[in-house]
Amino acid sequence: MGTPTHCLRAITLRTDFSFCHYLEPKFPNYFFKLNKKPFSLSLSSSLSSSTLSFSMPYERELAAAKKAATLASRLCQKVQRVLLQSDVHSKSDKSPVTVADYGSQVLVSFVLERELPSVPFSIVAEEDSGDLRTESGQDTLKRITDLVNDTLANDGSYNVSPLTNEDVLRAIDNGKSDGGSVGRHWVLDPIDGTKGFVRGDQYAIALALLDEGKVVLGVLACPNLPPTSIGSNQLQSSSNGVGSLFFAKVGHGAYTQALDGSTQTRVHVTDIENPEEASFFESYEAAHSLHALSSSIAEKLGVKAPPVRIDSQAKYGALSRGDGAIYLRFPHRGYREKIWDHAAGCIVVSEAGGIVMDAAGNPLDFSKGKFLDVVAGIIVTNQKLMPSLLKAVKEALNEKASSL
Ligand SMILES: Nc1ncnc2c1ncn2[C@@H]1O[C@H](COP(=O)(O)O)[C@@H](O)[C@H]1OP(=O)(O)O
Ligand SMILES: [Mg+2]
Ligand SMILES: [Mg+2]
Ligand SMILES: [Mg+2]
Repeated sequence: MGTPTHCLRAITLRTDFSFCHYLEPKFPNYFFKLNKKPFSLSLSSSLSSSTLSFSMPYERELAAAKKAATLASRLCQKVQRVLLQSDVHSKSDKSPVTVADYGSQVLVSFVLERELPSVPFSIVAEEDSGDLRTESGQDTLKRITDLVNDTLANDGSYNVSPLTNEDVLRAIDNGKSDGGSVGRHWVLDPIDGTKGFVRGDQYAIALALLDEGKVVLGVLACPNLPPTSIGSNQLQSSSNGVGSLFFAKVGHGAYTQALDGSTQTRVHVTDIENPEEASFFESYEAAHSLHALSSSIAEKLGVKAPPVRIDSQAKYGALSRGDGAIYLRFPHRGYREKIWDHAAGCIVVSEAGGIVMDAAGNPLDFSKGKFLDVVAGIIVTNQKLMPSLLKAVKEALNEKASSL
């Protein structure tokens, strides 16, 4: 509920109340600016009660997203524990995708729909149900359905009858939205870093919300990232299996807590100014990012420490709490970045005081559909290091171009 200032403002707003009532079925939430911070005004569904209630924007959405990502990580942790080579299922693009990818997408879609029933629902997600609708996909589909039902039963928060195969296919296909600059769209990578997942290393469940093309909240569940700093060069999977959850809401900072639900703490990117003291993250997979280009940039900057190679958006999470200072990602020619690979990580790092840009210094634009068109690559660091990082990137790219 609101503070006295909120209440005063509420009285002022009552003059417009009949107008709001008129609009209510179409627009259940209204957004205003109070002391320069946006807040939402929710109207009760009963027109006769004339009740106004206040909530900080995106609070319910953030709670739902945390719940969804946490439940999905339980499913992924279970699969990773018993992962056999036979769980890897070949998609037409030949990238490995597991029962856990689909299961995670189903759970996130299920939880968001249940937790936020009254709002229009749109998700831009990585997986689709095509392969699972074929004859040869039926075994996999049954395993996904069983896995999702097991996870829901163990959690016990939802008193629903077990999902059918059809429910599962429908939940996966909720993710078919195109996103864009109008309205709200969830953005989901059900397992980011599939290769790390299959190897038993780092991966993330990455969920963000776009509102009018801007990322307004993000949650990164990193089941194998220890809740304490990994420091440079000492990356190990979480030994106790707890993992880390990172989350951020626009204008409200970034936070972390252990995936088992311990107290949350605010995170900040490192305040290192001297590049010699900086360490940098990059993809574990050389096929995902040009390691030689990153090395050349690091050398120009004077970075002394060798790169810390981690799969997935766990890199954004680790950077947001100061485990490293720079993240460099330069995909091979022809690869187009997708919004689900960066939306959650981008808001977590930005709210922790960092900056995420493309190699030309442009902010990332998530409003153009599922693709993220960037110049050359993505660079992430703190405010102080960004100017020298951009300069080093520019020089390294010029050298690379002239050597071709
Ligand atoms: N050829 C590729 N180049 C760059 N990134 C890729 C490529 N293929 C898949 N990816 C995606 O890039 C991310 C991997 O980043 P990282 O190297 O940092 O782990 C993942 O989201 C992965 O998708 P997926 O979500 O299917 O794992
Ligand atoms: Mg991904
Ligand atoms: Mg993925
Ligand atoms: Mg994939």
